[in-house]
Amino acid sequence: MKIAILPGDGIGPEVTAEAVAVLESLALPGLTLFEGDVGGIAYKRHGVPLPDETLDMARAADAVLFGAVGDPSCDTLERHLRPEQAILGLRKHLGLFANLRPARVFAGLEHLSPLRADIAGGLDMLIVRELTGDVYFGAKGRRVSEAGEHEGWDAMSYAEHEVRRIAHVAFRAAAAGGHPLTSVDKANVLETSQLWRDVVIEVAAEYPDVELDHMYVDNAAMQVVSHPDRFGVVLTGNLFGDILSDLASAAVGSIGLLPSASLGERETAFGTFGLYEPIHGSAPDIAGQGKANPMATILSAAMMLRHSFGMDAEAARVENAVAATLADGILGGDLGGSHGTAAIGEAVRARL
Ligand SMILES: NC(=O)c1ccc[n+]([C@@H]2O[C@H](COP(=O)([O-])OP(=O)(O)OC[C@H]3O[C@@H](n4cnc5c(N)ncnc54)[C@H](O)[C@@H]3O)[C@@H](O)[C@H]2O)c1
Ligand SMILES: CC(C)[C@H](C(=O)O)[C@@H](O)C(=O)O
Ligand SMILES: [Mg+2]
Repeated sequence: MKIAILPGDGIGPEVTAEAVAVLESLALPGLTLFEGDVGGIAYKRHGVPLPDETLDMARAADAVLFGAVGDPSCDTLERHLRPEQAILGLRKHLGLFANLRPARVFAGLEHLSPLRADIAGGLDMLIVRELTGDVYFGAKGRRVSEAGEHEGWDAMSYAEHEVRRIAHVAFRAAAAGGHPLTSVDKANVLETSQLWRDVVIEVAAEYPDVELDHMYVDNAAMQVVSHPDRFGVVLTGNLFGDILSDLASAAVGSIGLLPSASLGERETAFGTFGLYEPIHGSAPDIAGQGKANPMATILSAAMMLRHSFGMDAEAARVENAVAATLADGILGGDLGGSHGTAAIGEAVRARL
């Protein structure tokens, strides 16, 4: 089992180190780790945010553990050189179209949520975010209008096959867990969304047991914090999924708690090839201070054990250790506590 470790920028290396330590303390037989440069650090060392060696390393691995990319000193570079292009490039080149972002309030940890405990208790949703299409990957540019004004433009589009394959992922997840499925779009305004809705309705015919509803994204944002219990599986596009998952993380308590799995169609000898990363970024405001919450990355490693290595029991072991650590009040500053990254990681390992 080969894992490519791509720590990246800012707090990326800090949180990745704790997740790697958790994986190592499980003493899994036959585990080999490789580390590569990605993001701003890769740009500084190699002149590009996603060097060929890094992409090759990811391709040769059975799974990728990714920290975060983003560096304020790179924000004025030409777009193709910016750190964020590394994660977008990895997703695209590796065909990782299905991004799973589970958001749940662990039982007994309702107090970590800024929501009222009776509302927070109902938050247990899986956001299934399409990851390789939408306005993220459309043509974009600058132009000058006839009036001489500068304009920026980005093309949003989805092809039927892109919607169909992510819809199947979401319907399968909903069917397996007996959950309702909410497809989130903006079909009242966007043609891209109307196509999305039409295709989802078509796919629904293959899953007669799944209860499907459609919701506009603005309403969905409101319901995530007012009635999170209405959601089981949430199926949505790249841009809306990005925004809704940060919102869901805040409702859980902190962005430092939400993991993700990015999957495609490639199967390895052990499971489905995937890239695993926290949903947060490089957090330049707290980088280098040992303050970052590593839970999202540790939980991402648990998702890796489940999806890429078929190790459900080990994944649950890690998740239970995270829940126990939080229940014992070992919290970072993001959750009102005073524990640092290393102390939190150590506490999780002690509870494995
Ligand atoms: N997948 C990725 O690599 C990814 C994801 C999001 C943002 N980014 C990049 O990261 C950089 C910073 O972006 P941003 O500030 O908008 O978002 P961010 O997620 O990095 O940070 C948002 C806020 O949440 C806090 N935060 C984030 N993760 C935390 C953690 N683990 N523990 C405690 N607090 C945490 C930060 O301190 C900050 O106040 C940008 O360059 C952005 O493009 C990268
Ligand atoms: C860094 C950025 C490209 C990325 C995204 O928008 O997908 C991030 O916000 C995320 O949620 O993984
Ligand atoms: Mg995001």
